[in-house]
Amino acid sequence: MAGIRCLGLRKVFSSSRGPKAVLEGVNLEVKSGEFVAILGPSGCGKTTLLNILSGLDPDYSGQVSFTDSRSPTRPTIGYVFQEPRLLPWMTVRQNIHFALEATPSPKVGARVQSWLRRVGLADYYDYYPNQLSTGMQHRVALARALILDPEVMLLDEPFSSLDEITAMSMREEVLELWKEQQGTVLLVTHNPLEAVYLADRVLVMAANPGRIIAELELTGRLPRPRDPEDRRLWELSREAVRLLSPHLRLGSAVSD
Ligand SMILES: Nc1ncnc2c1ncn2[C@@H]1O[C@H](COP(=O)(O)OP(=O)(O)OP(=O)(O)O)[C@@H](O)[C@H]1O
Repeated sequence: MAGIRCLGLRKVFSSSRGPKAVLEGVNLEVKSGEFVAILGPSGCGKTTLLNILSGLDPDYSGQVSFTDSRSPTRPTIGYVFQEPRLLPWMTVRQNIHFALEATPSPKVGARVQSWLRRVGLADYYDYYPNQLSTGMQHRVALARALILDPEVMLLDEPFSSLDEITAMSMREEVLELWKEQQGTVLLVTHNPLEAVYLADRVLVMAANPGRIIAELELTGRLPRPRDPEDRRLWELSREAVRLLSPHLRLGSAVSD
C-alpha cells in the first residue's frame, strides 16, 4: 500500500477576473494504510486537491509523491467522484468492466460479478445507470474504483448526495472494505460527524486560498470499531468545527 506526500502545493486557476490561487502551501502526509478525512467548506479546494493527487490535473506547483508503493512509478489509485459518472450507454457490468481496461474473459467476468455482489448489486448487472437509484449508482462507482485493487482510494464526498439511511450503510461498506484491503484512504467531506466517525485523522481546510489549517488526531481518542451513537463523536465533531470556525466567513469560499 502507498502513502501520500505533498509539499508546498499551489494551484492557480485563471478566470475572467484574472488568476486566483485556489490552493496555497498545502503540505500533507498520509501514511500507508491510514484513513484520513479532509474537512472543509464548499469551494475551499478539496476536489482540486484530489484531482491533483489522482493525476487528473498535472498543472500545479509544489511536490506530490507517493511512499511505500508496490509500483516503481505510481500507485494504483481508485477515485470515487462526487457524482457516480457512469457511462449511460453501458450496463452496470460493462461500466465496471470498462474500468479494468481488460478484454472480456470468464476470469474477468467472475471478478466483476464478485464485486457486484460485494456492493449488493449482483442482481442488477444488466441494468443501465438510469434504471438505478442514486445510491445504487454510487455503489457501482465504488465497485468500479475498488476492482482496480487500488493502493490509494480518493473519495470525494461520496455520500453527500445520498439520503442518510443509504449514506450510513455506504459508510459501513467503505470501512469494511478499508479493513479488508488495508489500503490508504483520503476522504473529502464537509460533514464533521462523518469525518470523525470514519477517519484516523481529520485535516481541516480553510478557503481563499485553500490550505490545511489544523489537524485532529482520532486514533488514540476513539478506538475502533466505533459506534455511530457514541457521544464522543459529537464532541469531536464540534471540536473539528471549532478549529474551522475562526476561518469561516460568509462568502469566504467565493472569489474575492
Ligand atoms: N476549472 C476551474 N476554473 C476556474 N476555477 C475553478 C475551476 N475548478 C474549480 N475552480 C475554483 O476553485 C475553487 C475550489 O473548487 P473545488 O471544487 O476544488 O472546491 P471544493 O472544496 O471541492 O468544493 P465543494 O465542497 O463545493 O465540492 C472554487 O473557488 C472554484 O470556483
